[in-house]
Amino acid sequence: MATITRGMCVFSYLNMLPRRIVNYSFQPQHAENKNIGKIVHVAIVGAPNSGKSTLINKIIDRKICAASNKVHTTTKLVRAMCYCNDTQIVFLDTPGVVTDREQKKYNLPPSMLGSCHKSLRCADVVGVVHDASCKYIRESLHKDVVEMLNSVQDMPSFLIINKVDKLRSKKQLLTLVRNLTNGFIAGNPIPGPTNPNKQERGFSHFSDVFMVSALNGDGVSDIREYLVNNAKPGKFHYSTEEWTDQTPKSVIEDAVRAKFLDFLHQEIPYNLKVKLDYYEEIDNEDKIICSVSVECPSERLMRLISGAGGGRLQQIKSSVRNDLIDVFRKTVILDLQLHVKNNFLLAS
Ligand SMILES: Nc1nc2c(ncn2[C@@H]2O[C@H](COP(=O)(O)OP(=O)(O)OP(=O)(O)O)[C@@H](O)[C@H]2O)c(=O)[nH]1
Repeated sequence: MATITRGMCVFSYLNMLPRRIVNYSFQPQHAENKNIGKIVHVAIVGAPNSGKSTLINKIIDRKICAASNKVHTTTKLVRAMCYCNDTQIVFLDTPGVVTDREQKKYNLPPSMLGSCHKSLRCADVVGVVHDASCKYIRESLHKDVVEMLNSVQDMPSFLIINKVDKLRSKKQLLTLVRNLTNGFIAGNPIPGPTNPNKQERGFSHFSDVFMVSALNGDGVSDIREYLVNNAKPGKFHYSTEEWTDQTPKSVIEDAVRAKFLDFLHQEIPYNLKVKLDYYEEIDNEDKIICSVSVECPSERLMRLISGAGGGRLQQIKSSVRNDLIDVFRKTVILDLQLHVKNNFLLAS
């Protein structure tokens, strides 16, 4: 196995190393290793950018689910697990609800459309994340989310009002809760004045409501506790060493894609193709070496993305590396290259 030294040219070490992916650290263990305790599967659904992935990452204390400041960072169903004493919580992170028009506009995979419904079929309970920070959308639940909840009315559901750190006045939260629950929680009317003429804007069958900031962690432990209390006795579906059902390839590619979404404007990052070219775990050194290439639609865009003197690409690379260290809890050596299809190469 070739090692990489700091000054080594990126092209030479890529040529030296075998182009394959080895030693998946997240692969399922044998069934006999699985513990018996309590287990709960939780589908996390909501509008795009409401903070679903950020919330899951905060609860499990690992950046397994890719998150960014742009909509549609999550493009497929991803499982992320955590363990609280004898309980395994399996989160199903879903893409934000997406219309046919958005799918075309952002060049999104068609599989996204069915992911939320698929997650509901695998879940014991559903958590709806709602963004309280945007005044244009905060007063009602997304209509597709309500439709989805109505299709699984027998499944316990809870509401998570997120981004409360962005609210100037917390007084509006009670009105918000009333609107989003149609004035009912766990079958009980919320005390206080009601407006009988008010149009229904939410879902009447939530069993609980949480007000949180997924970003800074406020209120997040209450959700974890609620889920532990709702878990049922059963065999763990994953071993306690597993944090996700994704392969390292998928985790790394999604982390890179999310970072390009964070750093680049408008629709530019949605048109990039991210590919893991090389991955290797060196167990005795607790180290991961990986190389990722990003295909740009044109040379002009490639230079724009790279930034003056490659500065932006360096920033992206360093930020991805920090996220991957958080995911794998190992030293990460990352190479990140931009290229135009069958053409030019820019290395960070
Ligand atoms: N201020 C604040 N920002 C938050 C909070 N939670 C999430 N965010 C930010 O909201 C943005 C979207 O977060 P994501 O976790 O990617 O949202 P998502 O719902 O998974 O997004 P999609 O992939 O589009 O479905 C990111 O920039 C987060 O940092 C919060 O509690 N407070």
